[in-house]
Amino acid sequence: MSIVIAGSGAFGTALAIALAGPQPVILLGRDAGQMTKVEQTRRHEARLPGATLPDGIMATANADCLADADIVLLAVPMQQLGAFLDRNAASLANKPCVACCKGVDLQTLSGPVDMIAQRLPGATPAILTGPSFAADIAVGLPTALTLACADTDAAKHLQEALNRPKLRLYRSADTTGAQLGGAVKNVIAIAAGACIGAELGESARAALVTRGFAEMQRLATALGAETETLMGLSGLGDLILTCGSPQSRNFRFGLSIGKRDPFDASITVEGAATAQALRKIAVQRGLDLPVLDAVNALVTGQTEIGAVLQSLLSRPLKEE
Ligand SMILES: NC(=O)C1=CN([C@@H]2O[C@H](COP(=O)(O)OP(=O)(O)OC[C@H]3O[C@@H](n4cnc5c(N)ncnc54)[C@H](OP(=O)(O)O)[C@@H]3O)[C@@H](O)[C@H]2O)C=CC1
Ligand SMILES: O=C(CO)COP(=O)(O)O
Repeated sequence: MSIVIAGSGAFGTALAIALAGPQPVILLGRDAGQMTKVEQTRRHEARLPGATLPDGIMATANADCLADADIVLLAVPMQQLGAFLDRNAASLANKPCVACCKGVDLQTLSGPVDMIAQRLPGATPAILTGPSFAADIAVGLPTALTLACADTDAAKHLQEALNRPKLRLYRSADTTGAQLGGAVKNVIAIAAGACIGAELGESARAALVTRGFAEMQRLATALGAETETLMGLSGLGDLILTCGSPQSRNFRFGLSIGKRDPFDASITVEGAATAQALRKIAVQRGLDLPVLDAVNALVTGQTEIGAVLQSLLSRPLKEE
């Protein structure tokens, strides 16, 4: 069984560390010099400082390895996924392709599973998602994730192939719910960070995250997801992790907005583009999503934190 992980960022590298063992794992990056360094030093200091890669991992920038893979994990950022799939369509055509990214594509308004299905009609699309900081996985801390795939047999096969003693996988057939939970929680994490950054307090954060979770459910069920998926690891579970920890880049981005501080644009913040994509979906579908809309307005510079607060607090009174 050959597993290739495409995308050698923090998450791809951490997954390689977790999965290597019973079978070899190939970590596919885009920068040949960097991959040679990772292969030789057994470390990836640029993306996952401090972690050591076991012998079972081969790091390469040669995408030919995709053709021989039994399972491909896609850990490239969401806004790069479409181009990656198109570039490697011939190699990926009939394979199980497991999205490991979180977000909604700004151009097509598709989540990662739908994007795989649209661009690779012969592939088996799946998603691995849930509360999991790369740094935790890399040092072997226990993690539980959702493995969602609409094909039940393929889902069972992937669950068995990718489960590890410290990486516990729960199976689901609801790919719509799993991909939307992971996408929306990043946007809510930006809101939570902004709330703390603006010194609005822990109580306000709890209210914002709870109302944001209601919006996650409203949006996802409108798009065909099952409510119980959103109550699980891929929705509520990841929301709790990401909105409560400064380890989250989305949360830290929100903090910087709340404090009116600059933020390093090279850091991967999936929630920024996804907030814009969700706004477009909300308009198309006529959905009322005030917290998600507020994050869109903040990340696109249409408004600032004080005005957002005023507008959220002055909404008409309604039932919970
Ligand atoms: N980090 C985490 O804790 C977790 C991350 N995720 C998800 O994993 C996905 C990847 O995030 P993460 O690994 O943290 O990101 P990082 O910021 O650590 O790394 C981004 C990676 O994407 C690569 N990349 C950027 N553009 C392209 C492209 N056009 N083609 C191919 N590769 C590209 C970069 O390559 P290079 O190194 O050469 O610049 C880099 O390896 C995101 O969707 C994120 O939400 C999910 C769970 C946990
Ligand atoms: O998705 C994550 C944890 O589950 C990582 O969150 P950040 O991308 O915000 O760091």
